[in-house]
Amino acid sequence: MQWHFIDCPDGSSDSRHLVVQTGCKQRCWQSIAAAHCLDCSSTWRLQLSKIYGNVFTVHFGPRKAVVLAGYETIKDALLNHAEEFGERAEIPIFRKITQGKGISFSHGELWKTMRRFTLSTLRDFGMGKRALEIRILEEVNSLIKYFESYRGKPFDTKMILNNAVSNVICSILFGERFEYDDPVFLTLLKLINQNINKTPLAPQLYNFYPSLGFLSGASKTVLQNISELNAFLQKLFQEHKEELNENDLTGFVDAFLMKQKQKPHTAFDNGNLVFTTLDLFSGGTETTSTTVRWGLLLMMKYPEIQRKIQEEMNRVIEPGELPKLEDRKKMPYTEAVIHEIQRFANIVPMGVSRSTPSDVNFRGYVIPKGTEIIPLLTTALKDEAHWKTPHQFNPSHFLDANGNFVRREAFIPFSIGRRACLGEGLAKMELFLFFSGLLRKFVFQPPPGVDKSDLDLTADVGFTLTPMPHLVCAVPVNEQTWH
Ligand code: HEM
Repeated sequence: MQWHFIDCPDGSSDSRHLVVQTGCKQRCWQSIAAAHCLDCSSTWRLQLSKIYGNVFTVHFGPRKAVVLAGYETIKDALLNHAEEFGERAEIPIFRKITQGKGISFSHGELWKTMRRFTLSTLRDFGMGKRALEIRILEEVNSLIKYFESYRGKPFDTKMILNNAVSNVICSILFGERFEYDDPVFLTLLKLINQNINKTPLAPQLYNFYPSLGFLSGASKTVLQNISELNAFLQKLFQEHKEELNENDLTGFVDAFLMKQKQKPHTAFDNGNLVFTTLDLFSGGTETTSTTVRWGLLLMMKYPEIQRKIQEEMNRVIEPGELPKLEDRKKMPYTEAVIHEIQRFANIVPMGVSRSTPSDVNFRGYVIPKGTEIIPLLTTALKDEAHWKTPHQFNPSHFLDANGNFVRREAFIPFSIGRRACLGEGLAKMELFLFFSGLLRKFVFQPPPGVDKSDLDLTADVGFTLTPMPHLVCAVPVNEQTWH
């Protein structure tokens, strides 16, 4: 096996700044892929693509994966060759946990059935509709009350934002939200977090070293955790099963259970209900709440941008009201900032690995059936051919000369193609309503004694790229300024 090292162009000796290629330690590869070093994020790609082109192979121990770099290449593969790159990679630890059930790590016909059902049920329960907007706004209001309780004093937003976003999923699943101190809600979140974050090895390690989880004994803990969570969810579902009424299905769980009843012995079984539910929690919670957290951090860093959003809202939103989805078209600047937050924060830098269901001939390369494919979304979101200042936070990437919002092709944080994010519509609703709702009520400032220049925009690497731990001060916006 060939090991290839490229020094970080800034000459830093910090391991997070190292740019290392093929089969190195997990930390190094993550750093490359995650573009951990903001200054060098595109440089490494340039260096590697200069040597290997935009399609190259990396070796993770005995495992080979093909990397796709740059927007044009990713688009060519995931859209123009949608079927050929349309499977999810087979990751042994996830197979062991999910038994191939659910959406995110399932395959073939089962995946198709679960994805189709979930999308249509999410639509029935309001994805993109007013009913869901009302539920999200209810959550935004609870969050505002929570933020107000700090009276402008510094606090950490991580847990409460996570809880608020989880609660939106809960209300889609069960038809109602939980109070933040409800013991059922707290137990559910504890069990979910223990699976997502608290396993002895981080999930991305399983991704790259699939067998390592088993060797280290970590899989035992993961499997224990999952069976505890499984039992808890089954109990919650059971309560719904007993209340099932065909004409009054209150949420996703009811709709799924009704299918179980109407179509026994099909894919609509308990296992698929549990893992589809968990896919909605795990896909839909940390991603969205992390993006909002990046947003608040960036607003503290760039108060002039924050002020422009608040001025825009003052112009188009009635005094005392929160922004609604219908206001979006009147808020091009806010829209541009939210898009730029997603582009800049780049929270899923490597996408989620795909695989080839059959041999593929792509751009002159023969890629065998079953090869893991890594679409490096970071190389599209920071592609120098598509963005004026790829490494700077610059909302004008999404504005024309007249200040109108403009869509950009290379904006693909939800990925593209067959297995693109299923929750994109919901996530966009949530990002707009949470972010603009919070900015309508508060000015976000660094804690006393911390200058905006001290705020660290370096990402912490986990399943997603998250902001480093930090505190925020949510200072209530003076009502007088709205008149
Ligand atoms: C800012 C928020 C979000 C981001 C950046 C994000 C990003 C992604 C990405 C990059 C993928 C991989 C797609 C691929 O393989 O091409 C994905 C898949 C997925 N996402 Fe999201 N996501 C977000 C929010 C959500 C929400 C709110 C939900 C659920 C309600 C969700 C559910 C899923 C599911 C189920 C998949 C697997 C799809 C499949 O395999 O068919 N995501 N997401």
